[in-house]
Amino acid sequence: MEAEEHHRYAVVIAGGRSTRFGDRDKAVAPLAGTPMIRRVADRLLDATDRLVVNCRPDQRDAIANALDSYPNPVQYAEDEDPDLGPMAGIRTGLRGVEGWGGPDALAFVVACDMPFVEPSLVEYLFDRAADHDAAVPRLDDEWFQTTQAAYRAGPMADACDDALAAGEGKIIAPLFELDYVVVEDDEALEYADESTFENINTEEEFEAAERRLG
Ligand SMILES: Nc1nc2c(ncn2[C@@H]2O[C@H](COP(=O)(O)OP(=O)(O)OP(=O)(O)O)[C@@H](O)[C@H]2O)c(=O)[nH]1
Repeated sequence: MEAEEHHRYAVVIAGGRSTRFGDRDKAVAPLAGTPMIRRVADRLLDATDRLVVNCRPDQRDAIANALDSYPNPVQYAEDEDPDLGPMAGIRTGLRGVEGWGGPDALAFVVACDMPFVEPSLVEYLFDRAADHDAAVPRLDDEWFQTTQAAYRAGPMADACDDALAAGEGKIIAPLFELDYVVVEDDEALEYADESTFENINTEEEFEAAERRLG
């Protein structure tokens, strides 16, 4: 196996329009003084060693500014076709990983609006994904947390392409083509508290998170 494959990649997906948030891009909104995407990236600093950011071309300068001097190497995987949803963002981010580290590279994917993502859970999901294509938390026996999960870059990107080509909107659809491990919430919560899965959609949620951080 090539040494490249031993890198632990992070993918932060940020190509959404933040419509519930209001006029600004939540990815770069300063959360208690630090852009939200930078908070997410900083949480990943020790558990990963390379970062791929998925966003639209028009977001890139502001995001690059937010990630200025990030200690790990950063690459951008821009959406050619914007607004295809989070699954397309995962696909495009993982193609970026594939281009950097090959199809077998493992990546932890997280949404840009999850500022409390827990590094211990990141490490655990990498471990669980080791001999598989993916390790995905499932909450309440029902909800797959596909935007906080570990994936093998090539197989998951291919599965997302297939699902998108089939017009499959459900973000879990690609999983069913893969050898994936489910991490139930009681198992995940041995490594993290529930805030790891919290995502910030509205100004109210943002302000509540600021109060907790402040
Ligand atoms: N690349 C890409 N990423 C997306 C897209 N839609 C959502 N995302 C990302 O997926 C994650 C979860 O999406 P949401 O919480 O719905 O974020 P959002 O779409 O910006 O917000 P709303 O417009 O309020 O739904 C976030 O990290 C978004 O940036 C998209 O069309 N393309």
